[in-house]
Parts: sequence; C-alpha cells; structure tokens
Amino acid sequence: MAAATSQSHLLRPSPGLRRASLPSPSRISFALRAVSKPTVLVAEKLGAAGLELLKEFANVDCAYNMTPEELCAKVALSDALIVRSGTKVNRSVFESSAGRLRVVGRAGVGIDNVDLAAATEHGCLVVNAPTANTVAAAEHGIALMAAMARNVAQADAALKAGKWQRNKYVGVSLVGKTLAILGFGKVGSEVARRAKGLGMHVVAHDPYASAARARAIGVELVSFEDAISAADFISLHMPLTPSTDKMLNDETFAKMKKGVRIVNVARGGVIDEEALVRALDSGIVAQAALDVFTVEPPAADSKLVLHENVTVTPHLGASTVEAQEGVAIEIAEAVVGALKGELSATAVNAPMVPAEVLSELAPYVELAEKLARLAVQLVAGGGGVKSVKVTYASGRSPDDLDTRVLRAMITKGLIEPISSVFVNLVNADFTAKQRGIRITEERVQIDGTAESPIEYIKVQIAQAGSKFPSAVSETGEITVAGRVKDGIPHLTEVGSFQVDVSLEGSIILCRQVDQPGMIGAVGSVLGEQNVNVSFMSVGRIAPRKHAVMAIGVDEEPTKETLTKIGEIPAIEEFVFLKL
Ligand SMILES: NC(=O)c1ccc[n+]([C@@H]2O[C@H](COP(=O)([O-])OP(=O)(O)OC[C@H]3O[C@@H](n4cnc5c(N)ncnc54)[C@H](O)[C@@H]3O)[C@@H](O)[C@H]2O)c1
Ligand SMILES: O=C(O)[C@H](O)COP(=O)(O)O
Repeated sequence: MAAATSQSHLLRPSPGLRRASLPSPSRISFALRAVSKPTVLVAEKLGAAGLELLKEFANVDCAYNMTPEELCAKVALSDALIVRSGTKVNRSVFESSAGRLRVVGRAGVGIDNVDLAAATEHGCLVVNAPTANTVAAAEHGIALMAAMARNVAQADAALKAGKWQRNKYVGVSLVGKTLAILGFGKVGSEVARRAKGLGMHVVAHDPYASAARARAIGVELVSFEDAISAADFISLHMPLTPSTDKMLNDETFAKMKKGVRIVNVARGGVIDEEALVRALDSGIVAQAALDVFTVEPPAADSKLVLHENVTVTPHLGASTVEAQEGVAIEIAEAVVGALKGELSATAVNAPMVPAEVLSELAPYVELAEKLARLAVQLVAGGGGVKSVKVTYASGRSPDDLDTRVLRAMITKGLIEPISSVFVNLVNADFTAKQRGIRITEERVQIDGTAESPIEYIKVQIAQAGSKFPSAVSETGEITVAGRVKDGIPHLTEVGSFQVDVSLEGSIILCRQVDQPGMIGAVGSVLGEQNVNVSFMSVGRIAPRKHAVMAIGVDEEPTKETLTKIGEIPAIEEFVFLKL
C-alpha cells in the first residue's frame, strides 16, 4: 500500500534495513524489514530479559565501563545505544556516530545525561523506560527517610566499630510529621501513598500536577514556599532541568523550619550541595539522606558524603531485581520498536501520537509529503523557501486534527529534494527552523464527511518565483493542493487551475492553449520514448483559453523527450516534477 513507503521515511532505515510495505494500516508503523541485523550497543548493565529481547532482533554489543573515547568509537558502528544514568551521551557522541545512531534508549527515567538538543539535531530518537522503576525509587525514598530518622546507618557503623551507643542514636518519629514532596509525579505520588500509610501529613508542590490526582491520594498541593516552610521532612522527586537546578540553596534553606530533614532520590543537581553542608553545619537541616549527587560518584573527600548527619547510598533508587528486570524489558521493547520504525510511546524528543490517530492519517501523511515535494520543485530564482502556509480543510472541528506528523512530512517534502539533510519526525521542526523556513498552519472547517479526517491539504510557498508561473495563484503564492481518493493521494489544484491526477510516479505539468489534440500530441511524444502515462488531467480557466495539463508518468522522461514536449507549438510552459 502506498502510504507505507512514505511513512517509512520518518525514521531512517539503518544501513542494514530496507523499507517494506505496511501489512495493515490499522497499526501505524514506519515498517522496516530487516535484511541484516541492526547493532545495539549496550553501555551499562541491563537485565537478562531485556538483552534476550534485543538479541531476537539485533546484534547486541555489551561494552560496559567505556571511556568517552571508546563510546564515540563504538557508536559509529551502532544503530542504537542503551545507557543508564552513568553514561554521558553528549553532543560528541552524536557527532561521532556520523548519522548511523538512530535511537538512544535510556534504561530508566532521568534523561539529564542525554543531550536532547544534539539528539534532535541529528535526527536521533531518544526513548526512556519511565515506569518500571517508579516503585523501587519510592521504596528507596521511604527506606532512606526511615533510616535517617532512626540513625540506622550511623548506628550500624558504630556497632560494627565496637561501640554500643544507645543514647547517641535516639531518633525522631515519622508519625504525625509533615512531609513536603517536591515533584508530585510518578515517584512523588508513590512516596506520598506510603508516607500517608506511616501516619504522616503529606503536602506537595508541583507546578504541573493535577489537583484532582493529589486530592485522590489525600495530598494537598501547596506553593513551594508553603511546602518548604511547613515541612519536618522534605522529599525531592522532580527532574533535573534548568528550572530545578540548585532549587534548594542558601536562600531556600533559610526559609525552612529549623531541624528539617531532607531526602533526595531525584537528582543531585537539584540541591546546591555546598549550601546543604552549610545548612547542616548551622543546624537548619538536621539530617539529609541522599541517593544522588551532582557528580557521581562524588569525591572521596566530599564534605557532604562524610558529614555525620548525612546518610548516603550510591544511586540505588532503581536498583532492585524487580525494577531492573522491568526496566530492561521496557527499554528493549522501546528500542526494538523504534528500530522497526514504530512510533514509540516513550519517545522523549518526538511527538507521541496515538496509534489510532496515525492510522487514520496514513494516506494524508503521504499526500502532505508529496504536495510539499511538488511545491518546492516549482520554486525558481535563488530566493529559496522562507514562508510556507499549509491549510488543512476538514469537515470535523479543527481541534480534532493533530497535525504534527503532517507538518513533519511537509517539512521533509520541502527540504529533502533540495538538500542532503535527512528529515524525520524527530528533527523536522528543528531542521525547518535551522533553514529559516517558517511553516504556518491553518485548519479550516468545511462541509465534508465526518469519516474522513481531511478533505484537502493546500501547500503555499510565499515570496518565491516559480519555474512554472501558472502554479502561482492569484494571491501570489506557489500553490498546490490535493486530496485523498480511495486511499490514494491526488493532486487537485495547481495555481488557479483545477486538475485531478494521482500522485504516483512523477508528474509533468504543461500549460497550453486549450485546443483540440493537445493530449494526443503530448501523449504521442511520451509514447514514442516508451514513457508510460498513468494519468492525464486538464484544468482550464475557460474553453479555448489557457489550460494546465497534469500528466502522471511511470518512467522519468529523458531530456530529449522533455525538449520535444516543449517544442509542441501550443505548449507555453512545462515542468517535470519528481515525487
Ligand atoms: N534515584 C534513582 O535511582 C531514581 C529512580 C527513579 C527516578 N529517579 C528520579 O526521580 C525523579 C522523578 O521521577 P518520576 O518518574 O517521578 O518523574 P515524573 O516525570 O513522573 O515526575 C516528575 C515531576 O516533577 C514535576 N516538576 C517539574 N518541575 C518541577 C518543579 N520546578 N517543582 C516541582 N515539581 C516539578 C513534574 O511536573 C512531574 O510531575 C527524576 O529526577 C528521576 O530521574 C531517580
Ligand atoms: O532516572 C532513573 O531512572 C534513575 O535515576 C535510575 O538510574 P539508573 O538506571 O542509573 O539506576
């Protein structure tokens, strides 16, 4: 089926993969048929079940403890890379892969060790495994909080050193205390449930969390200031981002209750560690329990790690047998799916569009790309493409149409015919921006059938000259429009002319004086040269005036054939366009 060819472009096949047609449109996939196995580089230890899944589909190269240089050398030979938090996947990794790396799989949640901007610029999909270690992290947070409150680690070390110090290690109780959870996502919510079970009063701060979800767990959402000033315990569960970087610092410690206790199983960087040492020394913070550090592993002489009121673990939040099995399976499935060309449900740097939406849009995805390919080939005169307007006309409410995939395909169609850049769903918006192409979209509601999501798509390139001036509409833009008929994309409009030609093979557009014999004249030139005509359609302004003829051809005509067409007396202009 035709749609598959186009969709499979969205993720570039690895050298060992070749595009194949989709078996069924019901499941959108950017199907790739493996003719030789892709290679997956696993840079950190992964659970056995995940490795087995990977091996069914790919060559698996497990190379642990690589130096950055070794990693850069290996990615040049790899189609996918799987890491945990211990590997920095920075820009040089993507540059070293020289375009071969198609997928980075993060076997866990936090993607702060992956340079997402660089991945996107290189058209590399990043997927993570966001759910399988949630409970493990939450349990570790609770374990650290309880251990800290009862001095378990310190008392254990003392006893093993021969000291029986029952008076020194009197702890504090959890019951009745206020716990402030900062970051009320998956882990934060699970910590909240467990803390409530321990009899704590739980409040949370999360600017993006739903109040209804918090209420359902019996947690009050409060401001950051209210959370930190009310808390006896603070537990951190936000990602490390520019806005959470050093969120706990001298200023915020000063606003906390004296004697507050802090647990961090999120990311070390959300705390200013030097400020925490000062807060511990001054007694503002009575104790801290830390699983994560700004630099991992932290320096052996780190004041924070060695502080007597600090309990530490070496980033063990996700390290349970169960969580690691789950994470390994979750990431292996995501990476294999991405290598097969399927859209991932856990893509971090690409739109997540529900499969049923994609399935319905499949023929329109092909139409969008082909219209853009045609439009860009009509541009002439060195100004390039700067401003493109896309109109989607639909019988449904404009809000019902998710155009992200269509926009990506239009970007692909605009850019690929005129450059060596490979455009996919991951890098489409970035590539358009980088090349200074502004794409504006308009959704218009027209009378149409509720069954089809789009009645027609129109692509207009503004401020550009055309090598086929008839393609310029009265409002001055190069204009092509098309619709899907019986599942096949058709070109239905060129400039101000209505045509109807199936978008298969390639197209010759001719403008001629509307007079008898023109179809025969062009047809016989093509026939003489053994070029098969698949469709012909004539759109005219008025009888015996000018007409535009759109001719679909299966083979590419030679230069001589095109010259002969140009020499037919009534032909005023013509252009050959590859789809
Ligand atoms: N120690 C470990 O081994 C371990 C294991 C799992 C997760 N983690 C880390 O725990 C953190 C949470 O993981 P998750 O799976 O719950 O992620 P999540 O995305 O489900 O939740 C994160 C929450 O933080 C919120 N948030 C974002 N910015 C915020 C801000 N400025 N203030 C308050 N909240 C903010 C988000 O809205 C979101 O609800 C991540 O940093 C993750 O890397 C660590
Ligand atoms: O973000 C995560 O998933 C955790 O920090 C776990 O990291 P790890 O996979 O390196 O244990």
